[in-house]
Amino acid sequence: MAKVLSGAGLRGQVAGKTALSTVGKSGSGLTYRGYDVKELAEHCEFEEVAYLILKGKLPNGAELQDYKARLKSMRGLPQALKDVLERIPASAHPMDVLRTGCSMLGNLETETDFAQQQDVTDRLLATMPSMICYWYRFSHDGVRIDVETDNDSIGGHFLQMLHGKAPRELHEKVMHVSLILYAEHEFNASTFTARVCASTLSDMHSCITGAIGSLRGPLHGGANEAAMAMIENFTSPEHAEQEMMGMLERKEKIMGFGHAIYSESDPRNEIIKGWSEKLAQDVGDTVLYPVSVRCEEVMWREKKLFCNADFFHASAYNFMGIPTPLFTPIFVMSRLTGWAAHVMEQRADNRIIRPSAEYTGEELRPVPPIAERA
Ligand SMILES: CC(=O)SCCNC(=O)CCNC(=O)[C@H](O)C(C)(C)COP(=O)(O)OP(=O)(O)OC[C@H]1O[C@@H](n2cnc3c(N)ncnc32)[C@H](O)[C@@H]1OP(=O)(O)O
Ligand SMILES: O=C([O-])CC(=O)C(=O)O
Repeated sequence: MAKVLSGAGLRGQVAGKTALSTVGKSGSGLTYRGYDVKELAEHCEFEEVAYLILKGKLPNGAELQDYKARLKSMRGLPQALKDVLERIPASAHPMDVLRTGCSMLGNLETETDFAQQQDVTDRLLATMPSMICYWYRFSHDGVRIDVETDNDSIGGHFLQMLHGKAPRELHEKVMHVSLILYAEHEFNASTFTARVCASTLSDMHSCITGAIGSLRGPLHGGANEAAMAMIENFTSPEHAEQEMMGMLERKEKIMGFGHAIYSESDPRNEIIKGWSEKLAQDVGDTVLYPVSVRCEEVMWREKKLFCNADFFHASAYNFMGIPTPLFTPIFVMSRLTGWAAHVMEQRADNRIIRPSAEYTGEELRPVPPIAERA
């Protein structure tokens, strides 16, 4: 059954056109340029999907090889950007670091013509993992890492920089899946931010910087971190159930559940849940995965609320040894493709986005002289 889409938050209003994805068109499905995300996650590498979203077609073997080699060659950070990253304290939120890093790159390598948009996007795709890992390792471990590893995938490169060693095949595969699942999602809040910015004919770095700010919040991308913060406190499924019931009674929002568009399930959940289970077996987990499953059961039983893409990402990333504050930055490394493609789409058929407001303030009145004001 389709969700009733009306009310506040522009819900259900068509705010523009896109050829990039469909969300919940048949109640629960997700497609990128006509391909089901389930098939893409099963058969593709993230770079294939990035190519599809940004350039309009799935690459053939030679195109994929060239694209990966090109992205790999663009990973280096300018010294001025490294200097800025080194000045950001370890206590900063990594999403704020990426927001600053993206903005700084815009000062150093400004997009001066829309003809550069694909190159600017490739450069951002190649450098986001470098930025976040350079800052993280410098501020936490005091090391200046080499951001040009020999790993040829974005997810593998990220893990290699983070952990200082080549990632295991299983982990690299999960990173491909995760980045594919997060890549694109129609007019969600961060993408809409990017499109509004693009509609003023602003530059790509400004659009992406704004989108990072919107993704950061716990009602959007920040939910994967918030879900982790919750489940790591639960010591058993029974404990999880007890705590969840209390939260529901107190009418608290439970992060990682519910969705603005999907009505019965988020198609990304069963995919990442399956990988989380594999990772749980791999690390011999007996707590976090069963706790997560119990949370899912309680929320469905009590509220008919289902896990969105974020919930099982929390345990999956945790099993791969990724620190919780880096969860949402991984979302950025992926969603960058969707944001940039939407910016390009907006530019190709633009009218400034400028809705109207329903005024609820005072009627017209005279300005009283200052001596007469209360
Ligand atoms: C990748 C992503 O960005 S996915 C989204 C990630 N965000 C989260 O996980 C945050 C938690 N979830 C939420 O806050 C919401 O479900 C959102 C923001 C995703 C969608 O918001 P909306 O479209 O306004 O939700 P919706 O209209 O379905 O809410 C219906 C009711 O369910 C409640 N509800 C929805 N989600 C939750 C939740 N996670 N926990 C508790 N109650 C919830 C709402 O408060 C609302 O109750 P009300 O009618 O008494 O006010
Ligand atoms: O579509 C939304 O509102 C949020 C979401 O799931 C996403 O951006 O991936």
